[in-house]
Amino acid sequence: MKKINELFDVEEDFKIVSIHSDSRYVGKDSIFFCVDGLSVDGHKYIEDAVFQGAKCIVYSKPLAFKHRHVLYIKVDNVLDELNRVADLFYDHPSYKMTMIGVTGSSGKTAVALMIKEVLSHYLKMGYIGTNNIEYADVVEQCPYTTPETIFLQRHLNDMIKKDVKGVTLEVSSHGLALKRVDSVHFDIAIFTNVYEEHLDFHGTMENLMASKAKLFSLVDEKGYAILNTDEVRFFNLVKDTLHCHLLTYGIEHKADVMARNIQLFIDHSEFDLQIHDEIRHISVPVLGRFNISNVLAVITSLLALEMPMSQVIESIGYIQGVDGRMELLKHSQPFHVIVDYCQHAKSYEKVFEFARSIKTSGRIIAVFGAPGKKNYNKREKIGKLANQYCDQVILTAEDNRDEDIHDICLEIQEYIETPVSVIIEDRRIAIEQAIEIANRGDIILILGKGHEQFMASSIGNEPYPGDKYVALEAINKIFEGEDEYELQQVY
Ligand SMILES: CC(=O)N[C@H]1[C@@H](OP(=O)(O)OP(=O)(O)OC[C@H]2O[C@@H](n3ccc(=O)[nH]c3=O)[C@H](O)[C@@H]2O)O[C@H](CO)[C@@H](O)[C@@H]1O[C@H](C)C(=O)N[C@@H](C)C(=O)N[C@H](CCC(=O)O)C(=O)O
Repeated sequence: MKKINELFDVEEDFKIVSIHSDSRYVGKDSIFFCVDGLSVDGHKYIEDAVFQGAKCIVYSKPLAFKHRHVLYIKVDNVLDELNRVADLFYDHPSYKMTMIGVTGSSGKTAVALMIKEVLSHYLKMGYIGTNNIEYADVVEQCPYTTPETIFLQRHLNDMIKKDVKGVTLEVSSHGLALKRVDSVHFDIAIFTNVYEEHLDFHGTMENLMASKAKLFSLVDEKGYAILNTDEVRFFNLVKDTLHCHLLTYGIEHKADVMARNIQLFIDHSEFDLQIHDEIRHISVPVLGRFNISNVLAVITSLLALEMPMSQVIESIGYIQGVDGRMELLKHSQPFHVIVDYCQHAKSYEKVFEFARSIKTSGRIIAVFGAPGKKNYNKREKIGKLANQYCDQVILTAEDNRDEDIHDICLEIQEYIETPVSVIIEDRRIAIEQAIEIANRGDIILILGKGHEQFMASSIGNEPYPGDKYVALEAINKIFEGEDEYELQQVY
């Protein structure tokens, strides 16, 4: 709780119990910030907010009517003011913990969760991102990859109360463009990569990259920017604008932290890790070349935290794969099943390339669909990629929202000419079918949903057990009682 004159330069001194930017959640003795959104304008909801107990309205546009006994504060930019006040209301929580932000088109979740996992061996850590909000005894679904300012600052404040010392935060380009993290004080900011994505929102690649670049302007001058030298365009855009320290990682291009002589296996990866002039051979339980980049980002963040080399090496031993991200399912059948979240066409390409590089016999059987009501041009791209890399394709439901599942699948199928493809609308049956037809040496790729346990349909999010559980249940059902094979026998 704060007094209004602690938050604004005003005479009044009434108490403020909560702050809000959504009228639907406004409570007694609160402030309501009128955010002019992309589809609706928060100024429309002043009546509702006052009715529900708002004592102060922060606004930027002319108002036709003002309630008596309510304090109206006009500002130039409501979102800027919202950031300032949220940080103050919650006692500057991000200044009291080590804040590590991760941005990029893919790899945000993997990097953020791997760092959290590793540092949890030394510190009480929190994580906020696509997979959840996790700290102390709290595990909550996160409404966005990067939550809105008030929600975010409230959780950071709660972390302080629960003695959390460090946080990894996924920072989306939407979150940056919509000023969700403007009041967060970052100690380390990490960039993974940038693909052509969300152009419906950002308009151009330049805008998209400028959004991601903004994260690095939020880093403390004693902090670190961690950049991927293999992402040449972004590296060149940002490197000379930094006002903090810089550390780099890369595979193809020279960097402070590098991976050489990479060897990919179905259940782990090995490479020579080069940190400046020191080289060590390491093995990590993550799959795919793109995940080696993610591991390098994690290792570089440990250097930015000024860990001694012996501890960095110890920490590498704590790296684990992430739920639903290139996750190889553990079972005893003579084929492999990998579940991956795979949001962008580029990610499909990388997963398919991995499967191709690892496969010595057998087929690549892919199960996927495409989400409804967004990223329409992804359908053609993933259809073409499946055509190029897969032997069999089962097209299925994947968050169809208001669109017809069969129509979405047909749009993808149009580009699949060589592999056998079939549409099975029910994702559970599609996965069972893939398991049913799998032979020795096959790799089944179940893509697009990762860890998620819901399906976005026309009536909202419907419960769905999750790809991993559906696949393992199908294996149990189909192969119950059969002889078990050891994994090593497969290849
Ligand atoms: C495209 C986009 O990001 N839109 C965001 C944007 O919406 P908007 O500008 O249209 O705002 P709005 O919902 O119409 O409302 C404007 C204001 O009025 C308020 N309001 C609204 C209704 C009401 O009854 N009362 C009320 O007070 C709202 O709380 C808000 O403050 O501002 C809203 C408030 O900040 C966000 O909720 C909304 O996120 C939408 C729901 C969303 O789905 N965003 C996704 C795309 C997103 O952010 N994704 C990224 C990850 C992307 C990725 O990497 O894959 C993420 O970080 O999750």
